Amino acid sequence: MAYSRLQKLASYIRPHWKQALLGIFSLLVVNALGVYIPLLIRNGINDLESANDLSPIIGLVFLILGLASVMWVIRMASRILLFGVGRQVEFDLKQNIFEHLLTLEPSYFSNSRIGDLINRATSDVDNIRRLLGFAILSLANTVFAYALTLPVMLTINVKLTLLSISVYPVMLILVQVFSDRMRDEQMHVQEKLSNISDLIQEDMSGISLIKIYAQEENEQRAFERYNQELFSANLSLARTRNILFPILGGLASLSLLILLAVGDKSIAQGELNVGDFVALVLYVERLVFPTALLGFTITAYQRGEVSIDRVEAIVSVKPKIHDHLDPIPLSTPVKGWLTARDLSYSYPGDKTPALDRVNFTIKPGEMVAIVGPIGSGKSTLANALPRLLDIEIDCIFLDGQDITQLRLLELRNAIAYVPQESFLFSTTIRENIRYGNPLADASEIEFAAKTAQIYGEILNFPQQYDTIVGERGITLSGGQRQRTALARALLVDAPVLILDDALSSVDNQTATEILQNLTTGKQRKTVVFISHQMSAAAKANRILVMDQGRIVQEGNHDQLVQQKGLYQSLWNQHQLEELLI
Ligand SMILES: Nc1ncnc2c1ncn2[C@@H]1O[C@H](COP(=O)(O)OP(=O)(O)OP(=O)(O)O)[C@@H](O)[C@H]1O
Repeated sequence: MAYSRLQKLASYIRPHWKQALLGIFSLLVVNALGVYIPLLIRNGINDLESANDLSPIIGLVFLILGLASVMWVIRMASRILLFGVGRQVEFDLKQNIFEHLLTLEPSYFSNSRIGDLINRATSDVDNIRRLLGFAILSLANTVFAYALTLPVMLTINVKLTLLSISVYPVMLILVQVFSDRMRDEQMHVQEKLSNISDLIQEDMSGISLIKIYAQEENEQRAFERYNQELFSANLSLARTRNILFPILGGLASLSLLILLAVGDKSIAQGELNVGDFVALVLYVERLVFPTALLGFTITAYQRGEVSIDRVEAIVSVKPKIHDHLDPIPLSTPVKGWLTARDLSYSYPGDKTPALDRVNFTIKPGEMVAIVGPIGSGKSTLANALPRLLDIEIDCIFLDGQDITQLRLLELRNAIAYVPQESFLFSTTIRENIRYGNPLADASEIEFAAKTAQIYGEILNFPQQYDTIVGERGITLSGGQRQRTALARALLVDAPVLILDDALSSVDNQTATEILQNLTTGKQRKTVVFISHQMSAAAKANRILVMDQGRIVQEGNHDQLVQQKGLYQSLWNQHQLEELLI
């Protein structure tokens, strides 16, 4: 195993080193007893040959029985301890992976295959558990068995010992030859498994699309192809194992055959007494099992090796967006001034910037609408404000403070953001609304629901706030989902609220009423309203018009509609659409 992987393995075990050490020590004791018992049997047989008296043998039988029982108990303890370490490492790793994933920026997940991530956090962690439980136990057992048994065998009879273990070097060479091939094949299997997880995950999320486009057969074929690839990868691995394992098992048994064949003659020639011969047979038998098991041990080991690499590939990803090393505290109370100075942003690999030297200032309590054609950079701007994108320093300021210098927690507590996709968790409406403020009481939840204009509909649901939505409950309409997501954002009571096309499924009248609720009364906020709904946007205090990543016009509706330019054409287009409806 490469040094770096061994280091990783050591770091997984480190928190549980006492338990691991105790488990290994127990194995040592078991093996020491295992070496001692054949010696007792040898002495018993020799005594019997010379004295023809059964009485000392009876005591010996009880002693052997006692020792074998102790051995059994300690072996059980060693298994519990070492398998326990595997389980604990599995728990730690799953926890670490999940916690690490939470630190990564959304773009990491847009560029990753979710099925593959799930596979790494489950199946690969499982392989590491087996490496730490079964493989280490088995390997330690084999090492102890050899290290303790061989010297005693040599003291009994050097020639017979060397003859009986003469096949072992062949075994080691075979293991060496096959091991790289099996590791590559194992890697292949894990990759194919990830493809399948990924396809299932994507197809289940996009099931409506598959049905609308009647693509069931195509998806079925794609699945069959992946399934076939996994099948072939598994088959090829199984083929290699099926060649190696029986050879190892056969060679291990061969050592016993050699001993029986040669030992027979040695006894006849008086070179060996029966007691020594029986002890040698028992010792070789002790070695046969761990040696024959070597194939399984190697498999578990290699699966674990491959999986360590796959898991480390996730946990070693450094978050691009993180707290400043020496963060500045955000001055409270937060007023909600938002300033952009020459803000530019290009998505990795894109030649044209999605945001190109954007400048604006938004005052506390002001409602600013951002409009523009599709792809003009509105969502990119919305994502940049709460630092969901890796923006440059000194480009965006909240109350005059550069947001890259602030603690992410403080920044995101000050900015509530409702994205285009209103994601709801599969839990009750109450839990969904108070997601960002789990301690909110009933009156606060009710106030947020009223402001988001979803209150009346919630009361009509079968179990009102206890109604479960999503996978395990009722399906909300697009508009209901959006307003529930808005209520959730309102409950965190942040001074700045960004709505990224978050009311697109809500009718114009309701959208306008919601916006009025947000910008009046004691809960007045700075609102950035990104929308294609021109009639709702027209009510904003100020409108920024974006095109190709730049702000090309700025003013209120009355001013902009008089000017020749993009806003006027967007407005005219909107009027035409209203007429046609
Ligand atoms: N994750 C991404 N990776 C690469 N390019 C992206 C990504 N997201 C957006 N873009 C590109 O950045 C530009 C601006 O996109 P953006 O989503 O900000 O536009 P938008 O004005 O919000 O559009 P819409 O009105 O359709 O929501 C587009 O050219 C888009 O293709």
